[in-house]
Amino acid sequence: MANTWWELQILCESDLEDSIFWRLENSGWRGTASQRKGNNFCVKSYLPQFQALPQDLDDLSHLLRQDALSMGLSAPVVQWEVIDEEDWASSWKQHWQPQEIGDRLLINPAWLPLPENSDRLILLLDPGVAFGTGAHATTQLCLESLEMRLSNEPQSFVGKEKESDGVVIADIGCGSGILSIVSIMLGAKKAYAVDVDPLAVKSTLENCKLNGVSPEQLVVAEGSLEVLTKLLEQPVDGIVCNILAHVIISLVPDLSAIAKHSTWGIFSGILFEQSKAVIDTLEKHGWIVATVWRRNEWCCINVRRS
Ligand SMILES: C[S@@+](CC[C@H](N)C(=O)[O-])C[C@H]1O[C@@H](n2cnc3c(N)ncnc32)[C@H](O)[C@@H]1O
Repeated sequence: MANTWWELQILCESDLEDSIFWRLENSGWRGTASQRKGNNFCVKSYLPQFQALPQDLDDLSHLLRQDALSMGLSAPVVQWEVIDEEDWASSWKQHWQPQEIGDRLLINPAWLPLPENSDRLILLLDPGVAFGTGAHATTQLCLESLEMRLSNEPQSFVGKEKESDGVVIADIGCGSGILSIVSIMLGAKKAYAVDVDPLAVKSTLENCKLNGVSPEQLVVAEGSLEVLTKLLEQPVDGIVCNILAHVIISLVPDLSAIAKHSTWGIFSGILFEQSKAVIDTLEKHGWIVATVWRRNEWCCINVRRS
């Protein structure tokens, strides 16, 4: 674990927010959250100090300015400083508020009181350094898709082993575990989650405990599709995968190994301009595209096997 972190602060027009999230994710920044400041947004994000030199931050800042100018927006104001580990945890938490998603979900930061009189399913979340607060459009699109896919499942089986039928989910790139845990809350019988980042595995385990999800209900491991394939006893009913387009494209050929004729899939983290390449790859490998949902410049592709 790093002892000191870069704290990046970007003041931008709202239309630039998504492309900033995308750049930060591509460069390994964590805990990204944004807050409205008048007509603008303030995006904050964190990176262990040893992972970047000041020159790298200059380069990132330059790219963000170029993005803004190419979109006809004013250049963002980018600042950074080094902060201690203790300050890091409390710093970004100030910017993250409860959020309603779809028709049935409410994501509540674990350190805030529960809302009174909410009839929504409440997910308590402390993503730590992992991606997945529910604040990003790509996560929201997956959550809304899961709500649709699992709408016929009896719920909620959190903390209880579901006896017989009920769907089994694979979550590739689980981050904070948000999609797997919500799947269980929406009535899935079991979820298998993997992530190449060991901090994501840790965060998923912690969020399972926060929400009373048992290790039998959510199996999490460090790695990617090959690890998941070995963990599974049989093909899954649903696959969720919120990673970037080029990673999804590389995973698709091997997804058949964990799918059966009725399996559905939710693929997100895809910029709209990259959606055709992902759709072409999915179709080439036997998936039928049911819907493409778009939010800002991101899209989420819902597919089925037959
Ligand atoms: C955009 S985050 C999604 C987190 C969470 N599932 C959500 O929807 O908010 C993508 C995650 O995928 C992980 N990841 C990136 N490449 C991967 C790969 N090839 N296999 C598995 N996980 C990967 C990253 O470490 C990161 O935690």
